[in-house]
Amino acid sequence: MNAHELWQRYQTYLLSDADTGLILDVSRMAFTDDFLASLEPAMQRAFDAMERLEAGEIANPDENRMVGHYWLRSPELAPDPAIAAAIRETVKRVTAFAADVHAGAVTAPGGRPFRNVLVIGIGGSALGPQFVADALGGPNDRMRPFFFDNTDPDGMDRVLETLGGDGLAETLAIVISKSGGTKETRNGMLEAEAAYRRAGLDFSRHAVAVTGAGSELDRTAEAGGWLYRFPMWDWVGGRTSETSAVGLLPAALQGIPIGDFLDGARVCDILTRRRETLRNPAALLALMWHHATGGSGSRDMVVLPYKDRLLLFSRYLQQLIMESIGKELDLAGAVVNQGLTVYGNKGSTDQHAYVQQLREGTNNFFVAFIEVLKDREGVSLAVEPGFTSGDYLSGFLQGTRTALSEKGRESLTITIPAVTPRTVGVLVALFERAVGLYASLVNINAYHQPGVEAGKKAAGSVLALKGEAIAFLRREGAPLTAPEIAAALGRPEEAETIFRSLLHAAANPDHGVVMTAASPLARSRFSAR
Ligand SMILES: O=P(O)(O)OC[C@H]1O[C@](O)(CO)[C@@H](O)[C@@H]1O
Repeated sequence: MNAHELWQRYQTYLLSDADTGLILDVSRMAFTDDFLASLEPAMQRAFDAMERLEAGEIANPDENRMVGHYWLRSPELAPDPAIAAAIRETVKRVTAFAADVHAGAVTAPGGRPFRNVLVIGIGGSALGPQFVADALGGPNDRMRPFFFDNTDPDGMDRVLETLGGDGLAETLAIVISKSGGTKETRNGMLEAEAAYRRAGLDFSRHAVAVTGAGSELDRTAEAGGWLYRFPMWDWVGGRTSETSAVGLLPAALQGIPIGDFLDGARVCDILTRRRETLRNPAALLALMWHHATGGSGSRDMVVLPYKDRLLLFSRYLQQLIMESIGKELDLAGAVVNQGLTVYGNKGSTDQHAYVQQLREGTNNFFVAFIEVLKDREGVSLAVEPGFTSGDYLSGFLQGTRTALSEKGRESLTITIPAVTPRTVGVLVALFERAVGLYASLVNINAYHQPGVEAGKKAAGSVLALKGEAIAFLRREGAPLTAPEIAAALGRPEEAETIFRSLLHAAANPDHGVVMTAASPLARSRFSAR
């Protein structure tokens, strides 16, 4: 296509919406009108399914659950008045609690104000809060946010060192887990508890839980007399929980106006309920994913926000999309191995990294550019006559879009006016809806995650075997190889697991395991004190 044709195509498909401030450009995706027409019946069925989901149908059949994240910003749509009341009540409690903390009505023992908030969670119980904290935070935050989002001891030490013992005295810890039984989060909680103890502090007087009623975490918080408990409901998925207490509580404590955030999500929901496909940005996104990947995940989506504040958006989207779309079976039980791989960082930084491959290497992707029109508060420096740094950022986005297009590499561009609580809410809701519609197009359940369980179960067996091997070594005394230990435990097939586990144990002082290295390494001997 020549420049004139591209300009025509740009205008034909450009979707802009004044309420949300969203502009979506799909002109650089090489779909045809026939493609849109061919998927229109399926898209209409997806809208039907979405309406049933919002009306409270069991849209997550494997787990026999409703899927209610859209109610979180429009409680009046909830199918049950009790649910609507619980949502409203929770927003009120979150707002009141944050206000009390800010006003010093809720303090640490001794009346010390809470100045920091340590969020302990993983996956959907961390990625949204981290994204929002980074996108909307700054030096004027009411409280400084910190995260334990892993069971990495050094990662937690780094956060604790940054906080310091005295900082911990002014730190509110929020433990977030929908299930209340996630091991990484449990470990983070125990590590935090121990750190508070070392600093002479009582964790329970600093701790708040966000979790399902009656969960292990809920019981721990109740028994421990923690400061506060906020609910998570089984009809909200972890990765779609950003507009529940999971996302709202950390944001409110940080000083982010959660009303604006919720409002952004709400107006985007209104927009993405439109049944006219070309006027619905979530439907268009879902169609573009289908077009680019043949409806089978054959290409990756590279998310490139040209804005530092949106750096974590790609990480957040990675879970939202890949945990939702990456499924072995479709709704009819057929093996489909669906997926949509998501990665990305930020532009123009990535232009100096992997964009080289995007332009000239394997054409196995499409790009989702995220553009922010507002450069900064106030006027910018002219870095050269007539041009600012922001002009460059904008120019690099356009340049990369053109350079990719010239080489037949597809892209779409989502534009927002500025990074604000409202537009961040818009972005979250936009992709939540796109995921739901796309899942319908490819006939999968977007709301369960059976694959994750396999790794968790396997990790449990690995730890049990490690414990057995170390106990055996302590009884045995003599240094043994992994196959010898495996044979002695009656598990000859587990030599590799035992070797790898003892290699780790020997690298740390915790278990008294000593390794006498051999060559080849796998013949090394282990003993334990
Ligand atoms: O909030 P929870 O129950 O601790 O779960 C954390 C995360 O773990 C997962 O279940 C995956 O293991 C995600 O879906 C979820 O967001």
